[in-house]
Formats: sequence, structure tokens, C-alpha cells
Amino acid sequence: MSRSPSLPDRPRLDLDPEMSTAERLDAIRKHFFRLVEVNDELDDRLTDASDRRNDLQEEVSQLKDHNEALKTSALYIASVEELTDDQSLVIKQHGNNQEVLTEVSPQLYEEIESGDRVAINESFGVQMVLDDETDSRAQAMEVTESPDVRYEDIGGIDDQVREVREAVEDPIDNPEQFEQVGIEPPSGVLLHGPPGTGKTMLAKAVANESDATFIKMTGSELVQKFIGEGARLVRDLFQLAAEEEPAVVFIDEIDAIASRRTDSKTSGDAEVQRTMMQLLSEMDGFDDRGEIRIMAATNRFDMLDEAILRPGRFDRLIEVPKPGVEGREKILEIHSREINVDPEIDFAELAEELDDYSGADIESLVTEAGMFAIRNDRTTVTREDIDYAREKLSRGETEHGVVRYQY
Ligand SMILES: Nc1ncnc2c1ncn2[C@@H]1O[C@H](COP(=O)(O)OP(=O)(O)OP(=O)(O)O)[C@@H](O)[C@H]1O
Repeated sequence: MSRSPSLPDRPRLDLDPEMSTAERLDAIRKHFFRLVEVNDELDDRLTDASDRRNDLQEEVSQLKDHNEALKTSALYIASVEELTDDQSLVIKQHGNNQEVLTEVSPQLYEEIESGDRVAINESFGVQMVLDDETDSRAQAMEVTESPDVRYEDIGGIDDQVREVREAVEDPIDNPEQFEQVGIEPPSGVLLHGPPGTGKTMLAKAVANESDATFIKMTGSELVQKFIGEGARLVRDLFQLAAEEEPAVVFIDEIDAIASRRTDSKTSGDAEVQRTMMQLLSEMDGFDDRGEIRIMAATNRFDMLDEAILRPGRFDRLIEVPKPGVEGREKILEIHSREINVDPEIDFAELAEELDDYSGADIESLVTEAGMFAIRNDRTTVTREDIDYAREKLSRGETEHGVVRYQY
């Protein structure tokens, strides 16, 4: 901000006793005109300052409004139709096409262009300018041509692997067989069970082994990160799968968009409902015998809305539990494949001790033990390293930031 120039000097009247009366009168008249000039100048400066003050007050009030808008959660998406000269926008709300005039802060006004998509709250306060549609599509979906997970990387859940292969891989590899026999393959496969038991791995492995593209979307992200865009992104997800067939669509944390209805009727819930409705309608309009298979996973099976489990939707439920003792031994072996472990370590005995460990916990244990070996300048992981790692994991801290799941 520029500093205002200093105030004009106060005019002085110098009367010399030697002056004649006419000279004195002249000096006084000049002094008078000078005073009028300074007065006018100060008047102008006062008007400028008060205009500036009004501008600043208005800016403060707009920033306060913007601040309030930021504190509320965004609920709707709108497109900017027009920017008016007085720092307002004409926006059109998506869904109901309602046009509204809304004021924005000068900063936001600078940032916005006609045609932008913005997130707005219930009182049409603009919260933020959204990325363009293609950006959010790319961010919301993880697309892998061939994920590097194979069935042999998964331990302790052989029955689940077999069931998933039957429900997902066989219909992709042999659709004619299903047609000839006249049975419909399951529409959607829902994997449920505690965190870190291999649900995502299973979906990736089946995509890899069926030479299908793996397309993943996470329910909680749709709700928290891509506010107001859930329904569109679900539609895009299925469209992308159709472009990429054969494809395995995997919706992780499906409970975030498909939980049983709560009693509250807030618009946030309405938005989640719209996303779930879109998912249901995509699944209902889907040809079962295609080269697109739909999978989902949840740790909160008890919370799911039954609508999602009806025939034709997620109608094959597969529980993926924590591994038993043999499973734990297998997972220990898998995660030690690439690691130089002391051959004296008895995995069967160790597996007995790892009661309640999930596959992800076992992976963390092995990695953490490796970190201890490195720290102690050794190239082999010993039983002591494993015991140290266990102790550390049970305290919830790890060397590389992976915190052990608590159930
Ligand atoms: N059965 C298993 N066999 C081998 N490794 C496993 C197994 N389960 C989990 N892991 C390890 O844990 C990591 C996380 O597993 P994954 O993401 O598949 O679990 P998830 O069940 O999908 O968990 P979440 O519910 O938290 O998403 C895997 O990358 C893998 O290294």
C-alpha cells in the first residue's frame, strides 16, 4: 500500500512593521487565498481518505463473508455464468439450474473466470474454484493397466481367492460358458472384513490375472474430496470401464457412499444419497455378461444399506477375515521372500505368536525388523530385530510411518 504524501505546510503571514498599509492589506489578501487553497487541498484529501476507508470496509466485510463461507461445508456445485462489474457473480447451480447473484471477495473475483465450476454453500457463498472436470476424474480414479499383484502374493485366504476367481475371472475369460449354461454371473462382488487383510490386493490380482484394466475409486474420497461431484464421478467411472474393457472396477470403502440412511436430513447426506443412487442405477443398467466386473470392499459391513446388496447389485458377498496361524506363516514367508532373514527363525513358531495380526501388520513387522537390522549395521534380519519391531508396532510407532492398525 502506498503511503499518503505529507500534509501541506501551514501558510504563514509575515507582516513587516516597515510595510505601508496597502502592502499589509495585499499580504493579508494573499495569505487569505493561500489559506483557502490549503483548505481545499485538505478537503480533497479528506474525501479521498474517506472513500478509501469505505472501500476497505467493504473489502473487510466481503472477506468476512468469504471466511464464513469457508467455515461451512460446501454442498453444491455451480457454474459461473457471468462476472458483474460490482464484484458479484451470476452462478447457475447444478442439478436444479437455479440462477443466483452472489457477491465474492476481491481475491476470489480475481481468480474466477466465466465458465468455472465452483463449490457453494447453502447461502450460495462461493467456497472455492474447482479443478476442471478432467482433473477431478483423473484424481478420483486410479487406473492400472496391469497391477503387479499375483495370486501367489496373497497368503492365508485361499478360499476367498478361489471364490473371487469364479465370480470375476471366469466370466471375463469364459463369458460363453455362462451363456451356454444359462446362469448369470454375480453382478458385483463385495469383499468385507477388517482392514489390511488383502481385499485390495485380491481385486488387483484378479484384474492382473484376467488381463483386465484395474480401475479404483475410493468412497471416502468421493464424499470428502470431490464434494458435490460424487454422482458424476460414479457415472464417469462406469463410462471409463466401458472404454477400457475388459476391466475390473473396484470401489474401496463403499460404506462411505452406501451406508444405511441416517435420521439427519442435512444436504450433505442428500449429496451422499445422490452418489449412491447413481451407483445403483449404473449397476442396474449394466449387462452382467460383459467384460466389466464390479468389486467393492468395506470394513463396515454392518453399516451398509441393504439396497446395495439386492440381487443384480452386490450379490456375491465374500468375507475376508484376519489370517489364522497357517495363513500368518504363509504371509510371513511371502513378505520375507526378498529379505535376508536368519534361516534359524522358525516362521511356524513366530506365526503362533502373532495372534490377531492382519496381513498388513505382518508386512509392517517384517519391514520394521529390516530397519532395525540396517540401523545395527547388519545385513541379516534376526529374531531380536523381529521382537524389537513387534514391541514398537504394539506401541503404534514405526520407523517409516506405517502405524499398526488398532481394532
Ligand atoms: N493376505 C495377505 N497376504 C499377503 N499380504 C497381505 C495380505 N493382506 C494384506 N497384506 C499386505 O498388506 C497390504 C495392505 O493390504 P490391502 O490394501 O489389500 O488390505 P485391505 O484389506 O484392502 O485393507 P483396507 O480395508 O485397509 O483397504 C498389502 O499391500 C500387503 O502387502
